[in-house]
Amino acid sequence: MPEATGEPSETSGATIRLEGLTKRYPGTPTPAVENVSMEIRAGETVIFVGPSGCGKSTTLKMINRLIEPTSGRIRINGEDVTDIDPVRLRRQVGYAIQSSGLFPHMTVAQNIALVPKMVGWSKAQVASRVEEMLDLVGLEAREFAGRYPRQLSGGQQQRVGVARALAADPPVLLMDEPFGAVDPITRDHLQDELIRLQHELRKTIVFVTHDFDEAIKLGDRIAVLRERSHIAQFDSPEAILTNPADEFVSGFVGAGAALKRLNLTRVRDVGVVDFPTASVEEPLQRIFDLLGPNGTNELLLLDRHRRPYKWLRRGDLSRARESLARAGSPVTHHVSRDATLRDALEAVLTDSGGRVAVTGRRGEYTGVVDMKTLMNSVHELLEEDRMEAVEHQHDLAEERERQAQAAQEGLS
Ligand SMILES: Nc1ncnc2c1ncn2[C@@H]1O[C@H](COP(=O)(O)OP(=O)(O)OP(=O)(O)O)[C@@H](O)[C@H]1O
Repeated sequence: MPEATGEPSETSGATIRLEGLTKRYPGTPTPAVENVSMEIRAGETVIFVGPSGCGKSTTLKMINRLIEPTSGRIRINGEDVTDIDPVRLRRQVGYAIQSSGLFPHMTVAQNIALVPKMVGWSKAQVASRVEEMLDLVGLEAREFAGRYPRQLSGGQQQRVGVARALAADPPVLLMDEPFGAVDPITRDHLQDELIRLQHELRKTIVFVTHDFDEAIKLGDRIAVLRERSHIAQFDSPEAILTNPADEFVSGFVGAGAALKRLNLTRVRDVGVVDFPTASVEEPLQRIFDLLGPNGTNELLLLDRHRRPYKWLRRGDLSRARESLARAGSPVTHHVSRDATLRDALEAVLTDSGGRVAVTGRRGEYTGVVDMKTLMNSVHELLEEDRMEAVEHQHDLAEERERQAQAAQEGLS
């Protein structure tokens, strides 16, 4: 998951090692997954991407043994879990899937309480955990705890699915296309939420998707898989975008790598600048003064909760007279500090003033991002990537040369 500024919490995740994992389904001529080995570090988010049918889900489900491997081993924090009781294993490994997988005849609270109850938490512990989890995924407990899944929107169901997967505080979270079934806007929102959550929780997350943009947005590292889960490249999103290992990977990256790069940087990582503001609660006269000849040309009017409300220009005041009701232009777009630069660029391009307000967790104003800042950041990013790619190539060439020389010395 992309690094955030501020203090990231310590990892509560576990390392996962897959050693020569193979799955051969009965009655099929070729294995669905063949000899996959990889190490996933504690606290990192690894995304499996690849074409349909390449074995992503099968590989994921072998980690919690929903599917039993035909051969190979799985180690979690060094412990070989290939032969332990699968039920015990699944308590250590949260699992969230597409269309949430909630039990329809259970309420939201009962769904979330399932694993904590199973592992023997007390009633009081379970109840407070359910509230905590709902709060974590941004749902009001009083409103949602007693509802049934059918009484929730797709996005809300997905959130409950994530809350349920995290309820017993497992070090590992497996997610199989968890946002595949929701509309693009909700999906975007859920992705942002997951990034925020992961910044707090630092679990080890393995996430399957066939959407490369989603992989770039969420992954610390991406494993691009080809048929039978053979690893085509396993690297950071930046490295895959700027230095795809082969034609298969570049085909997967697709067109517009520079634009995709924008998905890798968040608003909080670029310069969010201050903008003159005033509150609707301030006396009208003070706002007039602020926009007066000795003041600023434009300010952002905030509502009672300090949320962006209107852009007010000096010229707008002639229409204001006794009230600001008809003056200025309402803020139609804002982005959170966790939004990607791509989202910010989209918002800035749609705004006639060429800037967008940035908001905190409760929608409160924290600053603005403008076109100039964005453009500078993008140029810098691409330049850095290019330099890194050149250095990487250089290192590879040197290594090859060293190897060739060593081979020759061995011969002579
Ligand atoms: N229960 C099963 N029995 C037989 N073959 C299966 C079974 N489940 C999956 N397969 C086959 O194994 C291969 C890998 O399937 P898997 O679901 O892991 O792929 P995937 O990469 O997750 O695909 P998608 O992106 O379409 O979900 C496919 O060829 C699939 O047809």
